[in-house]
Amino acid sequence: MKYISTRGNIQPVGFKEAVMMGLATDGGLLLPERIPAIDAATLSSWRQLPYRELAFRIISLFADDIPANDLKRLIDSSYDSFDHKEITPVVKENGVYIAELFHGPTLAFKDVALQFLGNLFEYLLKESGQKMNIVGATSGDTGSAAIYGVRGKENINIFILHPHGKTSPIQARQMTTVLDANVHNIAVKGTFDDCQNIVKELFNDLTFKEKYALGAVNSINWARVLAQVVYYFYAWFRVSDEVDSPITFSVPTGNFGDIFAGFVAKRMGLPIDKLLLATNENNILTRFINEGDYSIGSVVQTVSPSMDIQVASNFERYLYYLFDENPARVRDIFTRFAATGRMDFTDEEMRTVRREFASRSVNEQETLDTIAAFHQETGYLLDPHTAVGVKAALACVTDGTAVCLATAHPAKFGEAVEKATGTAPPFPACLAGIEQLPTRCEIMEANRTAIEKFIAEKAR
Ligand SMILES: Cc1ncc(COP(=O)(O)O)c(C=O)c1O
Ligand SMILES: N[C@@H](CCOP(=O)(O)O)C(=O)O
Repeated sequence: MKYISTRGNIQPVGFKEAVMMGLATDGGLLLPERIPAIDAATLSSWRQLPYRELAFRIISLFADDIPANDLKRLIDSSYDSFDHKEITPVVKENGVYIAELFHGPTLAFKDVALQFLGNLFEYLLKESGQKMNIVGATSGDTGSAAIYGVRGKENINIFILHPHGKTSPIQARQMTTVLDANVHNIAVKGTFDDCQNIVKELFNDLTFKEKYALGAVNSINWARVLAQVVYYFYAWFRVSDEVDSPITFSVPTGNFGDIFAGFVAKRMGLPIDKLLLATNENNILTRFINEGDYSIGSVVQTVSPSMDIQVASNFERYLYYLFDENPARVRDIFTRFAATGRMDFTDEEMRTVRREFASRSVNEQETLDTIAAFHQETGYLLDPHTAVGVKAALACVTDGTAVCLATAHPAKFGEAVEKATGTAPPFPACLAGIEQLPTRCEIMEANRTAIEKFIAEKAR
């Protein structure tokens, strides 16, 4: 399998090189040259596979330059740290299916891909004898999942930029209490979009990228999206065992990585009816789908802080397919967007979008009310991001079956959950004592030059 760029200006590369490249060197995002189609017989033969085996079947289609035994070992060990034998179990509460993606070590869906990516980096660096400096941006969850994926690993240094004071207190502590020498947290005085911009600028400076061997842990890295495709299949098998009606996945969305993984699963042939894109009040993607209006606004702070994002990086991957795999159109729309802050689409394109996606924006009160009502009726605690997806499903999926992705554990967002239910969620064992642990973190202005200097000083 070869990988190409959404901007069309790189020579195709293999999977291993795509993982190491992170952001494509022409500023675009990497995609497989073709998405493999899964026929009905293969799909049915995968139905009973345990999670790790299913992950191997799917990932090996895209990662054919890694020997099968090595890939299997990497995948198997990536899920040893999960506290549920099914890895991503599906539960049913009040008629709503919930795919629990938060059973990894940092209690968010990011662990599913980042435990794998950490192992993959370690394997590839051992093979090449190189070192890597990971630079990533987080609105709260990618950061700790990436840090846990690579802490203490040889030949890897990690720099994570998060918006200062804008994550939940537990999210910040999950990052800054990791004191391993290879871990560097930077709290940026700005928004997640500022952090992501700086990271992209550093990757686009090809001299800096090469000199410091930068590695990407954000969903700009294709391996992130790939590992997330697996749980769509896994959940679909569990739910389609029980129902005949069309299945819609409701996906709380920020950077468009998770829902893009669903789009890939659908394109591979998984019978998904619609992808329901659920946003909080940062609703640029909902405006796009429902009104054809993709115009940038300013970031609003919400009780679902991991989705406080305006510019979703993986949207570019989707646009590549919307534009019939035409990189010139992708380049053109991003050039205009940089100048005007908006994108324009034809009526035909918007019809295509609405065949694949539906969308709902969920406000603060609705999010809190959903947590409260769900808890009262079922005893089940939703985290605020999951609540956004559940509310969108309850409002939009009137015909058919909804599977809501539960992207984080409620204990990460204690304040919001307490506000909704009147009681703080119980702490799982992995968070015990976290509020008392010492922390290390550099607070910096949203200034690329200063951050670049900091990374250059600490890089190894
Ligand atoms: C808990 C949680 N839910 C949902 C999202 C949105 O996922 P994505 O950015 O892949 O759209 C994020 C962060 O990205 C998250 O941390
Ligand atoms: N919500 C994310 C934002 C970064 O998204 P990514 O999927 O591109 O890593 C976070 O929690 O950091």
